[in-house]
Amino acid sequence: MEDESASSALVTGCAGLIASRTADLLLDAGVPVVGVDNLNDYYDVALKLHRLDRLRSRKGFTFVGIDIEDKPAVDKLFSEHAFSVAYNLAARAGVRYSIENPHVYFSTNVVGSLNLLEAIRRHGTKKYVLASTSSLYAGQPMPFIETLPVNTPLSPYAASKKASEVLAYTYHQLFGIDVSIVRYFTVYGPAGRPDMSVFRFIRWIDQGDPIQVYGDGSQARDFTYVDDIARGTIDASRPLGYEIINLGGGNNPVTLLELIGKIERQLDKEAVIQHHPFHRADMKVTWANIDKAARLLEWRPEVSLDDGIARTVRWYRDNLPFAAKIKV
Ligand SMILES: Cc1cn([C@H]2C[C@H](O)[C@@H](COP(=O)(O)OP(=O)(O)O[C@H]3O[C@H](CO)[C@@H](O)[C@H](O)[C@H]3O)O2)c(=O)[nH]c1=O
Repeated sequence: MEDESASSALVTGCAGLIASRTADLLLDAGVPVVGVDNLNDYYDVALKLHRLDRLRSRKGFTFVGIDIEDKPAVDKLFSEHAFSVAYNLAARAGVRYSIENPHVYFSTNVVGSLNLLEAIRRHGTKKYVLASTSSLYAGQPMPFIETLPVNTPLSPYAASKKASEVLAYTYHQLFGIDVSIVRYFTVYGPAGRPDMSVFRFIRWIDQGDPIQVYGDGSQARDFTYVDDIARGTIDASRPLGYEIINLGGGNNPVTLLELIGKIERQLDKEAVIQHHPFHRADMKVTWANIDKAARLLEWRPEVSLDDGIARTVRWYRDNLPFAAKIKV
């Protein structure tokens, strides 16, 4: 049945933060999207369904509820649709949880990616876009540039992403698949991940609960707004050969304490902070060099952290009481 969807895009992890926005922007551009998600319960499924319900109401969107770890299901998916591009944004993505349960990171991020690459080569899909992470740059000098060696990951999560990157390289070399790997830098935004700092801090400050901070709060991130990331991910679907491209804020990194201050101002409430030991899988600072994204994709982030936090807080408020009930 490789006909009607010859120009459709596959987006894995479509109920996730980044993939759901990527699917949205593709649909806005008139590209039919086949979205795949296994709706696992790593974090509150209600939030995934919230994102998915919105997508399912859109023309041109087809949902397929499978797991990329399920090879027969992936094969069936590719025999029923012809994709012009496969965006592999499905992942186990929590840095700290990967120490507790490392196996699922390798089964999803590596074996799942392998299943996709095999299907891609057998069905002649031209383009593969893989989501990767700034967590790979642990121990490297900043700002992080794509040419740095990334052989010292601090978490099983980062190690699994390195494995999925090099696997994509192998498939590019062996089978000529055109690959773009986008390394994201701490992505936040409306309906963001409840295992991450921005969602949790908004929630805790709004409810007057103490914020749980690992370390002294001086660690810093090059936070990037989800719409910028989704746009850059789609920009990266052009033919490039094999390229790794940072998508990050590209500005001076912002400390957690500064982030907390921004959220306090938006909510007009004061945070109560409880400190815990710094987590050993965490990086102290991330900061992207984004020259390559500008050069190859003409991409630059457009949403400042202040604006992005304002939009995220607005989403939180507009979606109460639902947003207050999401498990964090
Ligand atoms: C959730 C949480 C986090 N933190 C700290 C831990 C980190 O030092 C810092 C930022 O944490 P997060 O917002 O979870 O983001 P980070 O660990 O950088 O990881 C994110 O960014 C990575 C890089 O893009 C992604 O690959 C990961 O999937 C994503 O989870 O905040 C706290 O102090 N308290 C918290 O409750």
